[in-house]
Amino acid sequence: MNTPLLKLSHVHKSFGPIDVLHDISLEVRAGEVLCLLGDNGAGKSTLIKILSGVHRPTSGTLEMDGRAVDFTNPKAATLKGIATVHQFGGTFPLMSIGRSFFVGAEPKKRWGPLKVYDRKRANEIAVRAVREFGITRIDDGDRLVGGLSGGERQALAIARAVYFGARVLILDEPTAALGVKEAAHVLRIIMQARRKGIAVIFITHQVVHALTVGDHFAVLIRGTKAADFRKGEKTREEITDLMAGGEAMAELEAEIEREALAARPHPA
Ligand SMILES: Nc1ncnc2c1ncn2[C@@H]1O[C@H](COP(=O)(O)OP(=O)(O)OP(=O)(O)O)[C@@H](O)[C@H]1O
Repeated sequence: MNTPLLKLSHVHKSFGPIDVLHDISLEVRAGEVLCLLGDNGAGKSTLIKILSGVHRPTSGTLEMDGRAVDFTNPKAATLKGIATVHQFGGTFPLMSIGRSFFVGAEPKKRWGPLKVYDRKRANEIAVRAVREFGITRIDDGDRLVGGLSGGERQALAIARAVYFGARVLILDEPTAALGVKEAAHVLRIIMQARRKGIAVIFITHQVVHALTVGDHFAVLIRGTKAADFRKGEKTREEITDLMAGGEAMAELEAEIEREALAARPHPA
């Protein structure tokens, strides 16, 4: 099998006395979707921050293409092709689509002795990039990002990351705030990124979404990798149980039953 594009081995992270991640080993290959599942507080954000150069692991190693990497800052991770897209697309509502696509890297044209922002070119490239991901409703790069739907914003952010050379795309809860149709749209975009040979790390707590597009799954519970399996190896119920911690759900069921019993009218 080909070398993993990104590999973490035995990663630990603590903040002072607080242990947040313990012995996390994961890998993702080009053209593969790794779903990282976990309840609130499981350590997903901390893991993303390690992958994107915001935090350094306390111990453990990261490799890309089989070579050790050490991301000392987010720029170092970006330069290696790691791109993170956050829940709301991380875009600027009051900017145009073209502007927000190129923010910090605007194409320039000559205007007399000056070089000025080439709005037409920026708009054309941005609209084309988003269309490549199947979003055909966006045809005007002058439109404000704030007027786009949640799914369209995600598409814009993903298209932007891919245009700027992402090899590993980290999607942080991209479908969490979306309705069914919009979420389906974003899942389609994930499949498209996968087809382009990008390694996708899809962070979610929505098991159905993960199962739809994932090739490989890891479940984080209180900072530990509680399960690591491939498509078809576990059912939706098994995964949900794992994530919620089967005990917590059983406890809740028992509590509801007790309440229902107590609420029943007593025979006179
Ligand atoms: N800088 C920090 N200092 C101390 N503790 C931290 C720090 N960052 C995170 N933690 C703790 O680590 C644990 C995991 O947090 P993290 O944000 O990674 O979880 P998460 O899975 O992303 O949760 P959520 O889905 O709620 O965002 C939490 O208990 C959190 O309080």
